[in-house]
Amino acid sequence: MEALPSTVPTRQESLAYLPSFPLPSQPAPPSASVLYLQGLDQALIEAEIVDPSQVRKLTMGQERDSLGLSFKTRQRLAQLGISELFAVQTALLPFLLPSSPFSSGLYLPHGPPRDVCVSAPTGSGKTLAYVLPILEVLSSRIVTRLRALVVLPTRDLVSQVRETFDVVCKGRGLKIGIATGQHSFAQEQAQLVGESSHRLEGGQSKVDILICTPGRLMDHLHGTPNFTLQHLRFLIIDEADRLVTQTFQDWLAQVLAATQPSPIPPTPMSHRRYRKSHSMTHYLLHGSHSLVLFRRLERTSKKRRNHHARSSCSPATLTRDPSKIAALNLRNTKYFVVGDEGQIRGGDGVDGVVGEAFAFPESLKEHMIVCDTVRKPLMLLYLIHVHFVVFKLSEANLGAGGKPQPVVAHAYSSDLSGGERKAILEKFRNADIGILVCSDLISRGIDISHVSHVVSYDSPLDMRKYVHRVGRTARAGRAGDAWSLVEEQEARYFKQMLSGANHLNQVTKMKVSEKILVPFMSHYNFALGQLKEVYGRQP
Ligand SMILES: Nc1ncnc2c1ncn2[C@@H]1O[C@H](COP(=O)(O)OP(=O)(O)OP(=O)(O)O)[C@@H](O)[C@H]1O
Repeated sequence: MEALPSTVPTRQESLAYLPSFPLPSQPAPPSASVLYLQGLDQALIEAEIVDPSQVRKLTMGQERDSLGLSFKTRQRLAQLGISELFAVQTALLPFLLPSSPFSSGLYLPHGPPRDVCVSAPTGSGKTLAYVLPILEVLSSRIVTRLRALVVLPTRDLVSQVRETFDVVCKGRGLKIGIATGQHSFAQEQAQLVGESSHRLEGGQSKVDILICTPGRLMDHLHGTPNFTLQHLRFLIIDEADRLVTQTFQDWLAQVLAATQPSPIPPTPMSHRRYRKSHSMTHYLLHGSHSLVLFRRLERTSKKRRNHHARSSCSPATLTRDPSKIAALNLRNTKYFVVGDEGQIRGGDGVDGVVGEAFAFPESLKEHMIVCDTVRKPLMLLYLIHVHFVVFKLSEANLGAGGKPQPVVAHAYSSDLSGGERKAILEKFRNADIGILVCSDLISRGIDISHVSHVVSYDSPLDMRKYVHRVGRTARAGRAGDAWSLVEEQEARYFKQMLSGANHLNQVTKMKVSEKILVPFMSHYNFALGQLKEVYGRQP
């Protein structure tokens, strides 16, 4: 037994051994960049920045080039006058196309395809970036099944994307359909499915690729027998930031659910069928590869041992609102952002990717004119005469006698029927109409290559509207000018909006003196007089 200490410590000596507690102190607050990134998808933070100058010349040598494009496709592109691929296409093709032509149908269970989300400037070629992989993967198909679905917000965009598919896929045997509600439901049904009198296992499709608006897609999902999304390999949700905010009928959740196999109740009779169907679906969904909004998102999901993937693309504005991205239910997403790395990774290194980054074409020149409200029509007249037409007359604008042809202007808005809008756009494309006076209906996605000037007669209320409006010009590397007519009382807000997006310095402020406007006064007053006469008439 241990001996007791000979002396017992005094009360003071024993207290001396008690630990002294540290004084309370405040933990250091997290840095702004840490707070900024909280709750965000790591994949978004690790986005791949693609240099816009990363174009690739198309070569005709081998059967399949280093991007994965077949000879036939390159030949077709060459016929269309496309000699190089733009940055967004160069970055996405190797990612979306299987490395070997023999693996195009299947993804391994441990390596299913990833979702893809892309943000690239307006007019940078995002459409072709998803059309080409779909063409390459589906053109080897044997049976027609609905394998690629492209969802767009408007009929006009559906028609435009259909034209791109038609032109690029010409001669490759793929069947392309659209569903927008422009034709009767029965007509559309007859174009989409071959058999609707009785239910066929696995559905039945007359098209390989369907381009549609979400509303009509829902109608077919619920009301067209044998219409199924179970064989989808590509789901593209173009203009995704706009579409995901449309909660209409919860369409996105329903589409995603419809890409899953439907289970058959395990009765003794159906057991064999269930296993068969399950393995078949497993096989088909295994290889599924769908593109979802954002102009390029590719994802995989795992459910009941079935794997499927989709990719999505984003428009010029990539939404970073976590709740919107969560609605897409993306898995293992790969983000591509086309733009200057220095600008995107500026600030704390993440701003441009995680915050809302706005991408502008490099060939775009932007201007703003601050003026009195009543002066706006006069400013427009000045722009048309000085900057657009009169002083820039080309041979084409001169009539037979060398006289300038009158410039035709036309209105374009949702007040017109679909057919009328299509006809007007066609005339505008063919330069039979020189000036299109339009609403924001046309401000997103519409591609008319020769548009050289865009005027925002009423200044846009937010940066997204601005970036899409100005993006109707300076497409595919061409030059273009965007003009914003800003009323004096709006100027402060407009400038704040631009500087909030770190873009104020890119917009030149233009002063138009009274002297310059004098020659237009007589025309202006004459037009005002005519207006008075028109509106003054009795109905
Ligand atoms: N590799 C290429 N070479 C030449 N022209 C191309 C190429 N790729 C696309 N284009 C053309 O560039 C134009 C713009 O393409 P697209 O409409 O796909 O742009 P976008 O990125 O979708 O624009 P937005 O964001 O405004 O919808 C189209 O006229 C298209 O034909």
